[in-house]
Amino acid sequence: MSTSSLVLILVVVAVVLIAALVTGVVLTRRRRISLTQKEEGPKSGGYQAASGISLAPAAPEASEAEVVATVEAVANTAPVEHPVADRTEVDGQPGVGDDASVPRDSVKRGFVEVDLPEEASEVEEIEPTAGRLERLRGKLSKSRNAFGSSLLGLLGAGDLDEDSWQDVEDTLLIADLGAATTTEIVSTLRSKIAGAGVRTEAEATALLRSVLVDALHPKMDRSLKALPHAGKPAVLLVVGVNGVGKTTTTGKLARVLVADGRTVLLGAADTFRAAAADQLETWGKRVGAETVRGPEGGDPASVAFEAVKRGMDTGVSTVLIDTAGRLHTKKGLMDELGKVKRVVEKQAVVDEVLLVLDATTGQNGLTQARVFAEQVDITGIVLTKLDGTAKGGIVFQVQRELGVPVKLVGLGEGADHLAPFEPGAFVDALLG
Ligand SMILES: Nc1nc2c(ncn2[C@@H]2O[C@H](COP(=O)(O)OP(=O)(O)OP(=O)(O)O)[C@@H](O)[C@H]2O)c(=O)[nH]1
Repeated sequence: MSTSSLVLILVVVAVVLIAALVTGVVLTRRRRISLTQKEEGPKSGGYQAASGISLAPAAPEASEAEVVATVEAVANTAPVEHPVADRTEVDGQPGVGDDASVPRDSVKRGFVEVDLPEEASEVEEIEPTAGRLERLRGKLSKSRNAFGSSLLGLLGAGDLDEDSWQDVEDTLLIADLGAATTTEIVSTLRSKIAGAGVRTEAEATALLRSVLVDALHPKMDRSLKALPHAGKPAVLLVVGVNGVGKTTTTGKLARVLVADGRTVLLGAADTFRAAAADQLETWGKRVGAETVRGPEGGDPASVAFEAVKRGMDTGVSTVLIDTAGRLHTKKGLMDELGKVKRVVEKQAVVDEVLLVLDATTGQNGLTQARVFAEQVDITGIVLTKLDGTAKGGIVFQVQRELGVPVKLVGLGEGADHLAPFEPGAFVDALLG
């Protein structure tokens, strides 16, 4: 081959190489531009979520050339270093639980302790109110042992002689059902047993259950009038002598209402005892309810008035007013209650006057109940401390005496130990 031919071949090779180089550079630049445009993402119509994720309407479909360019670009990207020794999986592939888009070897965030806002941490979780009596049936064990078990033992023994009937009567009286209710129950049991007979323990239980439930007047309206009406909050007065559990009941009741989705305002009209207002305020804070209070020794009626006014201004569903139970004279206490009620009625209807009675005080509680009932229109009874007594029969007696339904029962010092009273569930708890 001549020198001139060799030079010609070298020139041609050089020209081809230069052409190939130029073509490559142009293609690479085009691909880069295409990728950059795709990475910019949509310019409008998107929503920046708090998490920082960009949300947008579905993107238009990519052209074939763009798809090819993207695949090639991904293939050309330098591989991420995965130090195998640090990984739990052994084959270098993503393991279960690995984040999809975060490089698996990047430092991950651990759990971080975060302080929640004050108000949120104060508001407690509240147990549902439905079925509380069933759930708290164990709290009635004292009454069950002394009353339910004894009665079932006597009736289940078969034919009862006069001595056995006397024992049934004594058991009912000891459990505080009162003479009238006891006589009624014994005579119903005697006639039913004489008519149908009782052969098994199950029959004895069924008969006793139906007689006791009937004696509790299951058709009485036990609903709590605590819902707002005519654009105003419902107003409930909680009354009773000192120490029976008025403040505690008011606090527990606020929880019941809040658990039901209501908003509540508390009025601390027990100005006689400063600690009572503090106690009520604490209950309120636990469920996010405001408390209106006055100066120690101040006028309870004016606190009640302010509470209802504030409740109307803030638009709460229910205003609960805790009253004082201690005054120097019975007349003074009753006059004061009357005044509280009259003053509240200047702005709103008093929907309920709940009389709180301590079940452990037996006949004493009943005497108090009579005094209150003579002076104020009691609409419902709350029987507290049933967990601390074997005399659960007071429920029968107090309803009979006052002709007012027991609406709620206190079954312990726990914040959610207040249950709606249901005759069937109550008798079931007594009979085990
Ligand atoms: N075991 C038990 N204790 C209760 C129940 N209800 C209230 N108590 C307790 O009874 C005590 C008196 O309760 P308070 O709510 O302060 O009584 P109060 O009627 O407001 O008393 P004053 O403010 O003095 O008029 C507290 O220790 C309560 O925890 C209950 O159902 N069972």
